[in-house]
Amino acid sequence: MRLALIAHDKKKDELMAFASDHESALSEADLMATGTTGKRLMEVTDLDIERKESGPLGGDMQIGSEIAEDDCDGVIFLRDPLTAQPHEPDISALLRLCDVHDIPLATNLASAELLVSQIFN
Ligand SMILES: O=C(CO)COP(=O)(O)O
Repeated sequence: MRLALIAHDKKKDELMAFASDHESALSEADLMATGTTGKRLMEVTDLDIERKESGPLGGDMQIGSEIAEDDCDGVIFLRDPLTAQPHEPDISALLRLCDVHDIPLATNLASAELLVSQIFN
């Protein structure tokens, strides 16, 4: 199970709390994250995470590439719906690729809880 974890800046605290709550389940997965999200996750948990570039520098695209290659089984992406992002086209492309390849995608905490409980039950 290869899982991508991503959060925009205003959602990072939520993702850190989520990852701490689910650390034991998440430790069973092969985890990757965008740059700053991955750095923060490794500071607050003992999870081993492959860090991509930061989102605005291409990290979303790198994760999208793994999806296109069938190397990613799920994405938790806590998006900030209230703040414009400079790399919006990259974000849209990543979300689109999840749909193209039928990859489970959670964009808020409630759906992230469902995704993790289904994958790791
Ligand atoms: O911008 C992001 C996703 O679109 C996240 O990138 P960071 O994890 O580097 O903040």
